[in-house]
Amino acid sequence: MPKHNEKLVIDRATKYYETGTGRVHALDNVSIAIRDHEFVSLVGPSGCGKTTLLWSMAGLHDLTSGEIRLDGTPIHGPHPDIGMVFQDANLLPWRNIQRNLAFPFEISGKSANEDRILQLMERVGLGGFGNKMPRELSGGMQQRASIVRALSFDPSVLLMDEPFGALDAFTRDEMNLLVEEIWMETRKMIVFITHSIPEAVFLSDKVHVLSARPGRLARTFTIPFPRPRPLEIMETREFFDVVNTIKADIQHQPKTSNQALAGAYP
Ligand SMILES: Nc1ncnc2c1ncn2[C@@H]1O[C@H](COP(=O)(O)OP(=O)(O)OP(=O)(O)O)[C@@H](O)[C@H]1O
Repeated sequence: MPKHNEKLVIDRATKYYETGTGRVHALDNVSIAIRDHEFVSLVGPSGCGKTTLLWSMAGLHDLTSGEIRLDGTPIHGPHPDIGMVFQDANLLPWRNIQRNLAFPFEISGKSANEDRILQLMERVGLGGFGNKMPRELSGGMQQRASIVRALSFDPSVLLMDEPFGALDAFTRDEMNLLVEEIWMETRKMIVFITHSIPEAVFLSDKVHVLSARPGRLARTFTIPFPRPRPLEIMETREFFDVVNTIKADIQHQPKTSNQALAGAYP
C-alpha cells in the first residue's frame, strides 16, 4: 500500500536502451515518492535520464526493471489522470487552436468539455485566440495552448518536460509565474524537468538531482521559500544560496566524456 500522501511512486526504476551499437544504461535504481499536490523538479547533467524517467511516468515506454505506481497501481501505458507538456507545443499546423484542443478528445472518442477548455484558455491568457492558427502565435502562446491541452482532461498529475527551454528569458519568467499560479489554484501534482536551476528552485517544493548517466537519485533539496513566490525572490541572497548549493552539487557529480556540464546550468 502507498504510504500516506504518496501518490506517485518511482520504485527502483532502471532502464536500458538497446541500440545498434550496444546497450545504453539510462537509469539505475531510481526511487522517488511524490506526494499528492507536490511540485517537484528533476535536474541533472545532460543525458542523465530525466526524460526517460518522465516518459516512464507518463506510460509512454516501459522500464527494464522496477515500476512506477500511481495511487498504488503500476503504470504501463498512457493514463487519463496524467497530463504531459513537452518542450515543443506539438500543435497540428493545419488546425486552429480550438480544433487543436479538441483533437485529443476526438482521437479518444470522447466529447470535449468545451466550457472547461474555454475557461482554461481564458485562464492562461488565450481568450479570443481559438480561431488563430498555431503559426500566428508566439512560442509562449503556443505553450499556453499545450498547457490547456494537458489540463483539459483534468488530470491530477501534470508532467512537464522542459516546457520553457526554447522561450526567451522574459517569456520564460511569465510562464513560470503562470505555472506557479495554476499550481496554487489547482494543487495538481507537477513533475517538472528543467536545465535551469533558478527555474527549478523558483517553482518547486523539492528538487531531485540525478547523477550523470546512468541516472541515479543523487540528492533531494527541499526548497524553503513561502508561496506565492514573486519573481523578485530570484534576486535575493537566500535564493542565490540555494541555487548555488544545487549547482555545486551537480558539478561535483562524476562526469563522463559525453556529458557537457559546463554551461548546461544557467
Ligand atoms: N530511444 C532511445 N534509444 C537509445 N538511447 C536513448 C533513447 N532515448 C534516450 N537515450 C539515451 O539515454 C540517455 C538518457 O537520455 P534522456 O533523454 O532521458 O536524458 P536527459 O537527462 O533527459 O537528457 P537532456 O538533459 O539532454 O535532455 C542518453 O544517453 C540518451 O542518448
